[in-house]
Amino acid sequence: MQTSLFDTEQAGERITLEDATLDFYPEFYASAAANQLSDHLQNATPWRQEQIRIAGLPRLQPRLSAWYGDTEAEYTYSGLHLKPLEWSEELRHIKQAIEQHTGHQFNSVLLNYYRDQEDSMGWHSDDEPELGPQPVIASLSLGGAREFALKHKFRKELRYKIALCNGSLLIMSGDTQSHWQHAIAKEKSPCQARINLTFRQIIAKQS
Ligand SMILES: O=C(O)CCC(=O)C(=O)O
Ligand SMILES: [Fe+2]
Repeated sequence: MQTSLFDTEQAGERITLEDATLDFYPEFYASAAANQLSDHLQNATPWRQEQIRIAGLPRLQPRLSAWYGDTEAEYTYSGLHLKPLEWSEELRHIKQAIEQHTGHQFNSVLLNYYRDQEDSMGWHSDDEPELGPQPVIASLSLGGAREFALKHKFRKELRYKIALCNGSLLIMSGDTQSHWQHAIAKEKSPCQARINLTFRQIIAKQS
């Protein structure tokens, strides 16, 4: 079989947490491929710093983002209504590789660009109604590693942290979104820029 820079590595581990299903593939893309994808996405993406509302007040998100997907994959969160950009060839390739690997289909992806240690994402669950009751979310990380923190919504003692390194893939499924929240905190010391891609399946609204 022909091997290429973008061949994916299937070795991974199931992370056992109560009320969550997490599968982690630390080297889904080898570092050379991950670096290439990261450079490409950093330059080719029409990054935006979105304004959202928190407790009714307007705030700029502490990171840049972009939303891609099939035309029907519209997404609403934190008062933002996102219409998808058209898939680029590279994003389509990544999507296909993840679909083949997981056996799940995705019709959209949220890209987040953490420029430095000051960029972050607050506690949340990806539990919007358009994702359905037990969404499968595939999270690919490129560039500098950042810590991904999880906390149980109802049992304060249950917490978990995992470093999402360059080229790694984390699949969240089952009850993860209904029972846990996750976040990327600011870091105290400088860290490399990071791009995260969360592939999702939006269920189109019935009209
Ligand atoms: O950057 C990450 O690893 C987390 C992204 C995330 O939680 C999201 O896009 O909903
Ligand atoms: Fe999330």
